[in-house]
Amino acid sequence: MEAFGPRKRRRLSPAEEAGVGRSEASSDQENHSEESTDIKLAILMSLYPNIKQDDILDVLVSCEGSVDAASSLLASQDPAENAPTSKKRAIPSSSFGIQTSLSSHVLTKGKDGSLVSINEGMAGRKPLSTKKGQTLHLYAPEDVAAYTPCTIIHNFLPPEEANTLLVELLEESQHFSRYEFQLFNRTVQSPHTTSVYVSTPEEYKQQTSEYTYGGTYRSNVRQATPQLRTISRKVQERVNEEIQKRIRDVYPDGKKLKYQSPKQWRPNAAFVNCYEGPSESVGYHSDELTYLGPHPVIGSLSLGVEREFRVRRVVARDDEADAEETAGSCGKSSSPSKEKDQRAAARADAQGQISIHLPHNSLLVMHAEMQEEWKHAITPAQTVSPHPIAGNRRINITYRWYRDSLHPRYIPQCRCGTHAILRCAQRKQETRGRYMWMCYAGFASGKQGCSFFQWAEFDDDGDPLWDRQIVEDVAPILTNFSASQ
Ligand SMILES: O=C(O)CCC(=O)C(=O)O
Ligand SMILES: [Fe+2]
Repeated sequence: MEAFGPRKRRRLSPAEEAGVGRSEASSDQENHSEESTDIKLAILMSLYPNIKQDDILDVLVSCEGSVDAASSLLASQDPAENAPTSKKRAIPSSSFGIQTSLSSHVLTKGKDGSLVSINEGMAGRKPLSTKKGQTLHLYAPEDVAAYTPCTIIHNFLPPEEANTLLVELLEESQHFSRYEFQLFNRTVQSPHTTSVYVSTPEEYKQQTSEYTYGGTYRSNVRQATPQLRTISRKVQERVNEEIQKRIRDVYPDGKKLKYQSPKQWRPNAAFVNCYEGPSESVGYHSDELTYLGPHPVIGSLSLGVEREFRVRRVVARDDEADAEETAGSCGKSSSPSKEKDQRAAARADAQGQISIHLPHNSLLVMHAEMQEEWKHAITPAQTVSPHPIAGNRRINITYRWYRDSLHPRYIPQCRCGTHAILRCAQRKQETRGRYMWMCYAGFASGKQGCSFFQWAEFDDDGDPLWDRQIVEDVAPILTNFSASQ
């Protein structure tokens, strides 16, 4: 595999002119640079065949996904690069340690009233001590709830029901495909297979011609199977219970978050993913908000082989205090770009990452604070323990609630012919937490972007405040899975 060269300088986009910055806008969503962790990993593995995959991944994460920075660090570790004069230099264990589960504490309020790091502690609780470059492995549901924006329910379905669903979806997975996305001017394929499920044939049509994913229309859409729908009722009930628990026990003043919907969560679309073998994965990303709206909740059911779900907080770019403190964890040169890389590495590294183990028949609820403030990934594993039904495959279903008010026909059109997509600014202090509509076509395979940009406005319940009047009854809406049974 070829190595990638440095990216070319390009003209400022309207987003950058608005003070958001393209890297902010583009690095935080699925299908683009974050989801290319696997590609980057593959590149680095081809460059450093003597270094273990896990170690390369850790370096890449500690370098915040920068192939250049990771490569310079790895070069200094590679026995081949240093031979014959130097001995193999192992990657320092202090940088890539493993921590085990700790006792709990919960989310708290920041100075401005917003949610801040759940690991900044509540009275009487110990702060979470994930360290730079380290992975904290969590197994116990109370630890997952305390340290991450998720809750996990083990043995969610009666065993027979979970197995029936697994068998049905393994059969379905023959029809799954890899989606394509654009990375550094080349088209790459997702490192796992997938399909979208909706309730009715009409919705199938809409999904392939109106809804987009990663800036392009989905070709792989299927109608929900009977078992997928039956189970969605249980997922719906449990997710709604967990949302209420989270609001009551964790959120400031026991109130829902600003922009979170106060309505019942009613899933009407599901993404089903299949990961075959240990190396299939999905890179660090936040889920696209376009149809889910701000602060969405996602119910994620895992079946078959157990895999690790990793999460890490998005650290503001201008959190320089943190960065300065920990700079030097990656790269050595003092050239301006290396310094930038060092700071980026320090930021990504500042709090380490958390690994949640997802066994067969576990339901993970990604709560409302997840997509805007955290990123998640299924990282490649060295080995998997075979599952009696699934062999080396893992099936994952993410149940999603596409909001009626965010039907494609309402969404601002960009000049490329499709509609814009919704993103949340994550990194710059001045714009952090603001939503924006922007063109995604530039990141979709074979398309050039038009650089459309517009700030997105929502009411406190996360319904969009459109400039123009919406005629409610002309838009067909997706049917809730339970309602369609
Ligand atoms: O497989 C998983 O558990 C996560 C999948 C995911 O993040 C996604 O489909 O967006
Ligand atoms: Fe995701």
